Amino acid sequence: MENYSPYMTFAKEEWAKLRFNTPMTLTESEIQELQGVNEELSMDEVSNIYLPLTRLINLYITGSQQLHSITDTFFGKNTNKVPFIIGVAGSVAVGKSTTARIIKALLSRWPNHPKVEIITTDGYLYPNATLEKKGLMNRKGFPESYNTRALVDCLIKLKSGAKEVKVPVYSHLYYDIIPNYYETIEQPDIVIVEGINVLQTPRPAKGNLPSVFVSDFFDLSIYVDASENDLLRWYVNRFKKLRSTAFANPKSYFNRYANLSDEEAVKTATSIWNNINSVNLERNIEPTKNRADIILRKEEDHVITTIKLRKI
Ligand SMILES: Nc1ncnc2c1ncn2[C@@H]1O[C@H](COP(=O)(O)OP(=O)(O)OP(=O)(O)O)[C@@H](O)[C@H]1O
Ligand SMILES: CC(C)(CO)[C@@H](O)C(=O)NCCC(=O)O
Repeated sequence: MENYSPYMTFAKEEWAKLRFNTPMTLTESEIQELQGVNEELSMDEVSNIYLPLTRLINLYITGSQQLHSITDTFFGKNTNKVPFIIGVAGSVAVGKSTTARIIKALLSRWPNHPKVEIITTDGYLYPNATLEKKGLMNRKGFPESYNTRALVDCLIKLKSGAKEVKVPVYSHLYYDIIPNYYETIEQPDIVIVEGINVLQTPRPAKGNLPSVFVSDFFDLSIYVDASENDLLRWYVNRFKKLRSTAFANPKSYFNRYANLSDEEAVKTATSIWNNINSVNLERNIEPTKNRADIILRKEEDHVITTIKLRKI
């Protein structure tokens, strides 16, 4: 019997052919900008995977802008310009922020939507003081550790064409929200909302069905996927690197880890992974994968090997 799936699946070689005649060359300064995003990022990966991906996203955005102008014609007046919103989901350490930054750099090149902003849902974690009170310090990243209402309010403002929206900021150095500090977003053309929780649908409290989800505001959603073996290896490698960078800063919450030996670092990172991030992945993140419009499957070295695209 034929197997039905809501997705079309492309191997990376087939996907690379979907560039067609879009200029796929990058200027020297664009290459430099992308290398600044992540020094390990391969430029072949950018040309073969991310350029076709952003070509597709650009077509979607053009379609949405045309729909907007049709609505203006219908009303006989100009309505507020609202941003196209893209959600990027996936496990801790899968590369969501890197993916968001690559997409931002590439989408900014198109003349019809040069202003792209990124919102990280880390900023909507409750401050440590609140998490401690609620007994959630070992549940950072779980649905209950976020102020999802505040995130939804931010998305409502953006989709209402607000002139400016203030976004709270999380510091990985302090492992906490920065008190009384906000970044201001002013009428962008595109917003990329990146975080492990962006495709989650909260469990309703009895008799009180939630009316809006974060993903209701997305025009497009992407899930970055990888096997847990790869994720754990990337998490441990990042942890080992952080010993000589962020952890070495005396102000770092994890300064006590700066002098761990390789063996101790692997043990500590693996234990954090197993006790927190792996449980969260299995219970709360992975189950949201099939809600995404696009699934990017990565294998070793962050190479994207398969692209799944939801049939319209
Ligand atoms: N496309 C890529 N090519 C090479 N290395 C990558 C790529 N994407 C991510 N990495 C590496 O993988 C690790 C995790 O990436 P990143 O910080 O982007 O993940 P994340 O999903 O945003 O993580 P978190 O949820 O913990 O904030 C980093 O060490 C990063 O350098
Ligand atoms: C901030 C989150 C939740 C998500 O980015 C994550 O990076 C995190 O801190 N998880 C908690 C366990 C850990 O320290 O890895």
